[in-house]
Amino acid sequence: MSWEYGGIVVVTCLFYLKKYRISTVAALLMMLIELSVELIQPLIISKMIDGGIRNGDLSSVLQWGGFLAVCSIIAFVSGILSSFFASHVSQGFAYDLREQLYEKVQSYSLSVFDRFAASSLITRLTNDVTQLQNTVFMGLRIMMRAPLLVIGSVVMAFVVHAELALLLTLTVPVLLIFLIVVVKKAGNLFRMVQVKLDATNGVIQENLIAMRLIRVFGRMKFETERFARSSQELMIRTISALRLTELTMPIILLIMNTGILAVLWFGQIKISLGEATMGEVVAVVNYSLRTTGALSVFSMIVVNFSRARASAQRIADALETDSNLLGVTDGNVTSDTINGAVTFDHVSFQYPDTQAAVLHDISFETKPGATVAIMGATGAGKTSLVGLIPRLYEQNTGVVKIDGKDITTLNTEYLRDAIGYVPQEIILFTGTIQDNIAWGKEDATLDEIIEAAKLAQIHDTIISFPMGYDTMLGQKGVNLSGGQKQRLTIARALVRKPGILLLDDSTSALDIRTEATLLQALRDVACTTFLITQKISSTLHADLILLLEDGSLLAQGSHEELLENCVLYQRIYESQFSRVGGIRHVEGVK
Ligand SMILES: Nc1ncnc2c1ncn2[C@@H]1O[C@H](COP(=O)(O)OP(=O)(O)OP(=O)(O)O)[C@@H](O)[C@H]1O
Repeated sequence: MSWEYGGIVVVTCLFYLKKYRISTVAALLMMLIELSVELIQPLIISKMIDGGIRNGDLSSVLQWGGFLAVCSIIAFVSGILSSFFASHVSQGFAYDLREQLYEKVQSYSLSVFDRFAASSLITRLTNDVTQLQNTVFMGLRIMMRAPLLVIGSVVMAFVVHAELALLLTLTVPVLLIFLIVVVKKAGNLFRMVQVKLDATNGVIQENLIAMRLIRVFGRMKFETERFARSSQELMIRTISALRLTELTMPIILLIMNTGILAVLWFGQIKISLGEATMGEVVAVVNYSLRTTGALSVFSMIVVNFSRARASAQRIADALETDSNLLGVTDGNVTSDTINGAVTFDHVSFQYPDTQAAVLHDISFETKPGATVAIMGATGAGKTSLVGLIPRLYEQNTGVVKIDGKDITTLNTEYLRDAIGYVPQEIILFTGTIQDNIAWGKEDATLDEIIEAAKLAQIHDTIISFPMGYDTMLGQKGVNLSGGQKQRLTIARALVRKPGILLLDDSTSALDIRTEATLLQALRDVACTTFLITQKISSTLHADLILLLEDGSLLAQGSHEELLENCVLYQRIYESQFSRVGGIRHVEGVK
């Protein structure tokens, strides 16, 4: 399916409408009945005037009047049914499209995700889909009806009086050229509106997320002004797009009213010459009015269609994006358990679309169940390193192995199932504490949840809450402290009983005693733990410490070995030793 050209909206809609073909046909059929009846009505009125009213023939008036009433009822009922089917189709269409788009976004690799702003994806999933949904509804109800009404009215006008109808026909080419120009212009203008909408959504999103920071830094005025600027740009773009819409209808009415005036003028000449009847002139004027009405509605739809075209392009862009940009191949190797022996063999890595590598020639090896502490200055590459293990990104050179197997040969789902990941940024969901822990494992039992919470040293805290595990968490866990949130996210990772646990600075908010107890508990479970940390207290009992500097592995070994051989580690040790009042204090906890 090609998304790139003018028929993009039509192609998108037809593709998704296949499923609703019966309702689509029903909506169109009802619309055609409504339309046919509407086209007959002026003819009936003309018969009523010429055959009944002008001759004073009451029975003829009643007969045609009754016919007119039946036609009106048919038009009314078929109009309602057509709307009913059209809304069923358009709602279903939007649901399917939104679902497919959402699934696509879920399948994006992180490198693809980095390319789209979250706010832009939100706009595409909501506003852009709604634009298309409206177009489908209008398409079924009006978009086909309006041109058909124009064509039908012109044909019927010719049937009634060919010469008068010719005057009406002269206006049509002028109108068509005008509408083509409008479609082209409106498309570009509405594309800009959607881009500005993305930007405004982005500002709103950032502001809501950073509300605490904004309050503490006293940046409310600055952020309000930033939002106002963005909102104003959206308004300016929308106004310039709508200005075109506002101009379109009056221009169409002007052209059509000129045509009607011409029909009336020639009509009265024809009547005086006896070449037309009053009823015929009234009928042609009636058809002209219907054409005018249909065209003015059509002009609105044309503008809407242009807007939908911009939205369809944006949706297609997201749908067509290759979710496998890095060429990540999914292996097929699965075995019963992952023991957690991890090997990095001369691994280098560079983010896509960046200039330089962030990891250079990293090699190390861990045994199953080992605790690996990763230290290094901010930006040294710690997060990037652990991100390679669940294949969030793909290394450029070298091999990452788990239990001796190259991870590219492993089935990704199976690999990720065996990994517990606690990212640096704490992410909690609205719901109970139990729900949040169980999020890590769909079918987790309460016992498993409690076991994970105990391991993560959060069980006692949870049961001290009046509602215990049923305590509702506010958005992003606002009703918990930083350390409680960290332990809850660790419990969420542990409930999976992972073979490999990745903790990205996840103990930073814990006091030394709690952290030491947590690390001891983790050492007791059969799980290889990668612990990104800045604290010597966390590295003391690690089986392996990796010290990164600017993406390179400066040193590796145990605490004692690094203390012996690595000047940087000695310095970190000394700085923290004096700061926390002595590592002996930490050791005393154990
Ligand atoms: N998604 C990304 N795209 C491009 N570059 C990135 C991306 N994420 C991180 N980087 C870059 O990679 C480098 C290493 O970042 P990384 O997050 O791995 O460091 P870190 O040691 O974990 O830092 P910190 O301790 O501050 O979390 C940095 O220079 C950063 O700018």
